[in-house]
Amino acid sequence: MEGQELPYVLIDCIGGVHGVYEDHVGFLQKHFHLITMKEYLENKTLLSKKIRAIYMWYQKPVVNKELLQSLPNLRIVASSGVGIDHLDLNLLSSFGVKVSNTPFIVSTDTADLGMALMLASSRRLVEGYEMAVSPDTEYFPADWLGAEVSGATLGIVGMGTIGYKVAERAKAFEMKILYHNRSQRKKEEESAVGAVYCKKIDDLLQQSDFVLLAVNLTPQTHKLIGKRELELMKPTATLINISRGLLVDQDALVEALQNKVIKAAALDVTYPEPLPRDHPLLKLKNVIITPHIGSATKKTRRIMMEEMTESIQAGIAGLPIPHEVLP
Ligand SMILES: O=CC(=O)O
Repeated sequence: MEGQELPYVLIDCIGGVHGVYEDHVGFLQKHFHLITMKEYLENKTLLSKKIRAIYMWYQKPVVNKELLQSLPNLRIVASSGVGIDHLDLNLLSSFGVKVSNTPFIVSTDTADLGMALMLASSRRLVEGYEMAVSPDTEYFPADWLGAEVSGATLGIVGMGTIGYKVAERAKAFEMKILYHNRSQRKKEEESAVGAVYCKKIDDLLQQSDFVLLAVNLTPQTHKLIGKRELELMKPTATLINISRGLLVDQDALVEALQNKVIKAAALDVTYPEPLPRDHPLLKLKNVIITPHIGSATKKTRRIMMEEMTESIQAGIAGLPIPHEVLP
């Protein structure tokens, strides 16, 4: 409204990995008065009472007790993406602060990326590219062969929206689909993609050619895949992770890959991110890594930003928040 001050919203920064995208700034500034963390820290006394919301893009700014104590009028933290493992929901609730995420919009792209990783790893796209552009190597050595995806068995751990979308895609590749989930999907959902429920994750691990992790990170799923689980997998199997690095015991994974306990890994997520440049995972030929780009398409990122805007507006107005995350 004319003359009315726009609500103050705290962001990490503009640009960079955790910053507001340059081409989202114009839209956001029509609705909010954006304050970067740097501006906030330099002008705490003036700004702390004004800030009503935090726009948290890829887990930044970090919201801890100290920050919450300094923002008495904070109403909502709008977090990008689906995972909320970086937020202490009980702490936020104790400050009367609501939380939202953008769960559904990220699922299609993330499922696409899961397929891309599976195909790239099995058909050795990265090595193939290196071979094709290198002036030194033999073009196509006889022992250089990939593994087929079509007809192989895919084990999906976590059959939420993303896991199910992976199954829909895998069906088109004529894959045999197993899944493990807290609860079994409805019969008609299972038969629509031809997925078979494994109550025990061990059964899925033993039978799958590709094991794809699409489960949320919680205290129960922390390091869900460790030495024991990797040893249950086939020596010809590939582990794909499109969820969170901490679902996997990374030291055990390195060991398993070095000792050929499993064939390969394709990871969009690790811990930390990025990995230190001398990390053993970066030296292994049977690993491909992408920099946490599950939802990284132009359209999806734009919609995420718009959904976060709506949630912030609702949170400040005290209206029902789209995609509110309850403690
Ligand atoms: O990591 C991405 C997400 O949680 O959406």
